[in-house]
Amino acid sequence: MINGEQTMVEDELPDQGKPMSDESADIDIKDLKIGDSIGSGAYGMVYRGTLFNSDVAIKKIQNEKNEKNEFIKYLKREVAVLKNIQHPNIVQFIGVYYEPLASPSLVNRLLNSSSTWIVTEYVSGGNLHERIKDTKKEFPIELRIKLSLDIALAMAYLHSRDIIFRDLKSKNILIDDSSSPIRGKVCDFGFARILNKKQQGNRHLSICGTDDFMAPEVILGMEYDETADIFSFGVVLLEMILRRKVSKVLERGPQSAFEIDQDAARQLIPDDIPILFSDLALDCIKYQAEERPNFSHIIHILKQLTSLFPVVHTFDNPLSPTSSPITPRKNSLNSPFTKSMRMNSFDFKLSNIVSSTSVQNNLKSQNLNFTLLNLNQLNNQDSPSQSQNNNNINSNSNNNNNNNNNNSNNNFNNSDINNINDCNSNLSSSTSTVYNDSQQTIIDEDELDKEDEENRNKVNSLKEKMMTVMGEFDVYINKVGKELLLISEEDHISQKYDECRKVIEIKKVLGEVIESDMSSSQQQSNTPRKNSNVTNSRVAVFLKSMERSLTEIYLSSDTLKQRITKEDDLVESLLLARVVSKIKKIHLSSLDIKN
Ligand SMILES: Nc1ncnc2c1ncn2[C@@H]1O[C@H](COP(=O)(O)OP(=O)(O)OP(=O)(O)O)[C@@H](O)[C@H]1O
Repeated sequence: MINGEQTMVEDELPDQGKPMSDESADIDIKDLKIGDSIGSGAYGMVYRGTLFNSDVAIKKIQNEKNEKNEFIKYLKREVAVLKNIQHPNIVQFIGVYYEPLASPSLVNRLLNSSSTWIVTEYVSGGNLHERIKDTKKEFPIELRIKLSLDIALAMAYLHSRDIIFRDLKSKNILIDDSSSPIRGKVCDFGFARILNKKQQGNRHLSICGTDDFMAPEVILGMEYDETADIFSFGVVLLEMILRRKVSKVLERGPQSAFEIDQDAARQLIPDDIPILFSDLALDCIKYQAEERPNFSHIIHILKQLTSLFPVVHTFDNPLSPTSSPITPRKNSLNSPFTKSMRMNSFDFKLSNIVSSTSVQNNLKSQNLNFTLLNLNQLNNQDSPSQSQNNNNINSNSNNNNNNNNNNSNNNFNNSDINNINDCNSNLSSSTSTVYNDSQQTIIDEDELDKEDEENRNKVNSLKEKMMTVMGEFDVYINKVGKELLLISEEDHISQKYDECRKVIEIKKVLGEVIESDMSSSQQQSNTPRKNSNVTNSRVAVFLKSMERSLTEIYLSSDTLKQRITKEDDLVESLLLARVVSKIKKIHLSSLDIKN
């Protein structure tokens, strides 16, 4: 096994020895303030600081401590690459400053400086390595997938610009927790290399990077290309999956030509990791470079995974300047309109649910006939006979409201209904002003009157609907709430639904991948090279992993199998389960209030 962190041998640089261009030294030291140290690497210390009061990170590289050739190359690469790239998932370069020697004597400014400071944006939130190591802290799968996608996007960008990163490792991924959602950013371009596309075939490049993450062909000093980054990416994924240093649990050495044993790796993968994700990691660390997927394929898979496991609000930073505008406008939460909208949306959901016959049957079987009756009437409110019914029920519900005036639930309902009344009367008074003015003037305004009249009617009908539902709902809650507390199935149904959704999504992914691979192999049909094999084998690998996922999910539950063919029923059951759960919560909270 290879020891030591980083290895590097001579690597040709066409402009080696030339001084750095003036434009790269664009930081004026007067504007820069250096704060605490935040980390250290093989080439120097990293400090937090400010530039014009904005947070920055300053990487100070001590010239004297480094072998000149090696150091110049490292520094030139980092500055050259950083200056020319801009990507949301790559740490933004700001500038460079050369600290002068006390007694300068050399011509070359770089060698004449005691240290070189590379200034980049400051990324709060630490690096991925720390996050993986800190096993006391939760690291949700959604976030692991999101960060993987961020890294893949950065790497795809670099590869599209013919840059091989060559030192992809978890320490070089910074976590920006000030953005919403949290974002991964690649940093440290000291080993990055711009490929010369004019040269045919793979170049014999230098050995560099960090052993644990290095592709076998790099360790063995063979020819390599951007697929070496894909191997390192795979090790980063595996490290996120295992939450362990990969080399600690999967030793690899010269006896196996530095291959990572796929079977041994698979054994270590925890059960709660999505197979699609773990298979992606294992594909990336394939020994044969041409069998590894490319970043566009990796991004495709990770995007599907992010839609299955979206990053939820808990990871969002509400302080982030990029977070969604969730802050309500002043007083908006208390406005009668907001309240009526909230009530409307609840009403809408309930009436949607009961429009299905099978849910009605379910509800009936659980003595929920009451709500159905009224909600169906709401659904059919446009028919005259139904609206008559509504009126009858409305008067009943008013009675109920009156009867329950001391009830806390009722207070809530009545106050909300009052808000609608307020909103209605506001509307009425404003519209009546329009009406008074219109009497004296032009014919067009008759139409305005009509519109106002319609609006008033709409508000009135909404009010009636709300009163009907809320009044009866209150009675209902008191009557059957206790029975609902005994129902314990809803979580089970929701869980089954989620499983079913995953199967459907996976089927979709499978379809898309085959389609895209088929179309790309059609495009490549004139060039029957190893690529088409790669495509085919990629489809085969994907199919294999899909097959396994599907088999596992199908076998896991017979009920699920039946439900997949009856997806509609399942959705209805889920909606019912959610209604039951909601009603139980309302009932419980009303009990709390009473106590
Ligand atoms: N822009 C930045 N914002 C915040 N922290 C940073 C920034 N750049 C680097 N750091 C912190 O400083 C540490 C050291 O960074 P650096 O790039 O010098 O070294 P390294 O990648 O850890 O090691 P090596 O250079 O030996 O590969 C990083 O791991 C990170 O925690």
